[in-house]
Amino acid sequence: MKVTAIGTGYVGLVTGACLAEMGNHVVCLDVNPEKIRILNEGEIPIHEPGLLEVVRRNVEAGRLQFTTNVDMAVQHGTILFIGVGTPPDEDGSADLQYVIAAARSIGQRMTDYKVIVDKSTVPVGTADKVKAAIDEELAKRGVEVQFGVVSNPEFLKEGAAVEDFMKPDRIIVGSDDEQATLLMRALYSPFTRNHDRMQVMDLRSAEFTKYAANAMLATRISFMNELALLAEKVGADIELVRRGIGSDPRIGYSFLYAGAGYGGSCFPKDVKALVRAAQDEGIPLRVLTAVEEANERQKRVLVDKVVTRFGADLTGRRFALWGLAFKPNTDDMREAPALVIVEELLSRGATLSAYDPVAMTEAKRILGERPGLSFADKADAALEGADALLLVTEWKEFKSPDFDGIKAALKQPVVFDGRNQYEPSLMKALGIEHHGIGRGTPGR
Ligand SMILES: NC(=O)C1=CN([C@@H]2O[C@H](COP(=O)(O)OP(=O)(O)OC[C@H]3O[C@@H](n4cnc5c(N)ncnc54)[C@H](O)[C@@H]3O)[C@@H](O)[C@H]2O)C=CC1
Ligand SMILES: O=C(O)[C@H]1O[C@H](OP(=O)(O)OP(=O)(O)OC[C@H]2O[C@@H](n3ccc(=O)[nH]c3=O)[C@H](O)[C@@H]2O)[C@H](O)[C@@H](O)[C@@H]1O
Repeated sequence: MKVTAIGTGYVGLVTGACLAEMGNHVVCLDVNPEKIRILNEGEIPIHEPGLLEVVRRNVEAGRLQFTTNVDMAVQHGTILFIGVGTPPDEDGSADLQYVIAAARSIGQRMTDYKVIVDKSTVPVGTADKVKAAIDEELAKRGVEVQFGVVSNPEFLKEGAAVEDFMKPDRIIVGSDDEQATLLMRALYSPFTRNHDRMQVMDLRSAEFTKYAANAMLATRISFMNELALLAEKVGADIELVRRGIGSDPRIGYSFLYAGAGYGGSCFPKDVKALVRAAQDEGIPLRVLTAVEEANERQKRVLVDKVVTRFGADLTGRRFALWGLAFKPNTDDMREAPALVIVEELLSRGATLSAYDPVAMTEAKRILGERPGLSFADKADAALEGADALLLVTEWKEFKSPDFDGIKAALKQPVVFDGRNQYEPSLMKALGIEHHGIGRGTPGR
């Protein structure tokens, strides 16, 4: 099939590349010429495991191309995915300007039947706005062209995006257009052949499903983070509690890890957008409001622990930071807890030496030149002469480090383990003062 992906970010690029992998002919369009230049030079503008290989393979096979040419891109696809950003507006609601601009650019050019697919995360009712924008553009041109609008929210995780797209748990398709539904079934059939994982529903329910999923996952994390705070006070270990409750299939093990707070481009913005949309309907979402508040507090938990240990004035203190990205296997720094931690520690007079296996370029771009902040080119180098190590992102290379080396490099062997990677009993045996999240069992 002929497919166009509008927006070549995490979602648009992965969608385009993975659909090309199944034999479709895909054009990826972006308004950012720099991204298209990088892609046309055989590189990708983001760090996403496995993606470069899929992109290169399909470009070579002639099934995948990148362009800033809107005319060509709109002309090409029978199915056009809109995968542009939906960042939070000032009031927390989703800013739809890029989605509507993309829809208008389609309406200004289309000459034959198209299926326009909202893949961006968009509030309930957006499909109607997309339809209206296209209708308006067609009316301006004085032409009548048939089209269907479909909601097909994306559930991939950064760092595992290709795998998630290729083996989806489910594919949600919101549609009230029979022809569009048929084409979506055909497009996704290679991904759902062994298990029919496509769920077709009405447009509004599909749009809502995406927010409900992210809100539920964020809720689980904030719930565990709050329980972790209590566990420390009452002398319980949240890791044992996690395993204890996760074994109940009604609860399950996933997304129950207490840590330094959730970040990324989606949980924070989607939780805010759902809370805001509900407010507009006069339905206050009290649980979700608390989920966000708890997360804001959680991003400061590691700093609170540092202050309890070293005092509020950190002048003259030096800390090593391991991990800057909002999660492992990505260079994405959007809403990363590390950003809050860096700001808070610097504002208290500390100096910092930070290391991340892939996100350092992005971190430097976002944080800029900051007095007191330096970047180390290796994990070990960050430790030299530091008063303590803060583990912020659980990259694999931090899971089993050389603990003797850590002890030797630090001024005193103190580790703030923001992702509960190290066993408190082992740390104790090694003579390392260990501060985890919610690890309150006495005597360990
Ligand atoms: N990042 C993720 O893991 C996931 C994101 N989503 C949702 O997907 C949407 C996109 O997210 P990301 O891919 O992370 O965004 P992104 O910010 O990485 O990429 C968006 C791209 O769209 C381009 N763009 C903007 N307006 C355009 C236009 N009119 N025509 C062509 N290109 C245009 C931008 O230049 C940018 O390259 C958001 O709504 C997000 O909530 C959904 C699931 C996963
Ligand atoms: O809508 C989106 O953009 C995506 O948002 C999340 O994916 P992502 O943000 O890439 O990453 P996650 O693995 O969900 O992690 C988000 C944050 O939660 C934190 N987290 C995750 C799991 C956990 O148990 N504890 C925890 O603190 C991570 O460290 C990270 O900061 C969802 O998992 C995807 O299904 C969804 O498509």
